[in-house]
Amino acid sequence: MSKSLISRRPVFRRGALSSADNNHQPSNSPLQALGWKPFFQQQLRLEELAECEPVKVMAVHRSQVEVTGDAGDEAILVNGPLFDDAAERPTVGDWLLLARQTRKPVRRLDRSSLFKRMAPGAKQAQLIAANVDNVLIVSSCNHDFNLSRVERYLALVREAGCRACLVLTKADLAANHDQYHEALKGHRDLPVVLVNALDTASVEPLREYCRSGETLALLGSSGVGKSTLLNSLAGSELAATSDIREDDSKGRHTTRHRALYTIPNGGLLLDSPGMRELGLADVREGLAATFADISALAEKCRFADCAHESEPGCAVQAAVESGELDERRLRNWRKLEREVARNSKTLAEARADDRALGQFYRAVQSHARAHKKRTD
Ligand SMILES: Nc1nc2c(ncn2[C@@H]2O[C@H](COP(=O)(O)OP(=O)(O)OP(=O)(O)O)[C@@H](O)[C@H]2O)c(=O)[nH]1
Ligand SMILES: [Zn+2]
Repeated sequence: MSKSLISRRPVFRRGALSSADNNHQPSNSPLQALGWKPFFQQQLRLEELAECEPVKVMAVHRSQVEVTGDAGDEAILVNGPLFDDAAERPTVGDWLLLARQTRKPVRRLDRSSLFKRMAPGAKQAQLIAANVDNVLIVSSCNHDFNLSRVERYLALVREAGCRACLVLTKADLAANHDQYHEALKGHRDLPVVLVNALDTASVEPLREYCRSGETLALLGSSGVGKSTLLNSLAGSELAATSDIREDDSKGRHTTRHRALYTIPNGGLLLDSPGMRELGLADVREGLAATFADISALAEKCRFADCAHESEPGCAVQAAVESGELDERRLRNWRKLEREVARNSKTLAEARADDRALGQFYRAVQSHARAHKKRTD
């Protein structure tokens, strides 16, 4: 398990905005710097405009969330019936509407994107982060470069609903860049940027992914250069961040990671442990989008339930034979499909268990009521 992007070389300040961000130009308001966009504004009803204000969730704890908004930082309780359903609970990056007077959450706004994760052995998908705009999928130009891994990340990013860019680091150490472009030619809609992450000028093309008001996340294996990349993007204006130390119920100090940071002169960076442990929880659509070429071929197979193994009239196998489709890509698609099917099954079982338990409780309650009536 890799550590935080930030822990080793602490350069980022957390969400609280510097005074430089806090000027009065409407295009650079504190809320906009936090990612407030027309998509969220449009969700506000007229009466809410007068009585509520939006705040952004910067960190999530058991029954509280840390939020930032026009009124600054505050901690909000989120344990009411509004948030009983686990899927409704706010996650990092969410926008909540607070009642101005009581400071109580009124509702959560719809998300522009959502990362969730199927933890090993868990029955329910865990929410990782919402409203991330851009994801840099980071790989290096060496043995770490692995197209199947890139496709796995792509499926996750597309399912979440974010914009992706593939960053190939250590370009300065690679003799031949053509092989990477060649390997990626099937992914025409994926921007690819080769960089020397140590060189500020070289990472300049990535700025468009971390402008003020945009939230950025990075995915990639350990050692590919994610921290180096961020340091170069942050430039010289580095400020130290620290983990939060807080007293738990037993009066001990515990250390927690914050999840959203401000990139100096840029947008927000999401760095949560969950992002580094992403699995394929229910990513059917993301997978279909990433392998749209195979889905299109499959529609041309003679049999609707073709497994693309050795069936006659299989357009997928025909494409492999003609060289149109890379066999590795087909193998990876199969593997990811199986993984998704397994995860979806676990989710479906968990939902069925919940339903059965609910039925059991209701039966017990009605039995108890009937019994009480008899004895009254
Ligand atoms: N020459 C060269 N070295 C690089 C480049 N990017 C990263 N490095 C080096 O590679 C090593 C690992 O980089 P990190 O930025 O720590 O990698 P990381 O992805 O953050 O790793 P984790 O924190 O383990 O997830 C460091 O020694 C960097 O200096 C690059 O583009 N060119
Ligand atoms: Zn087929």
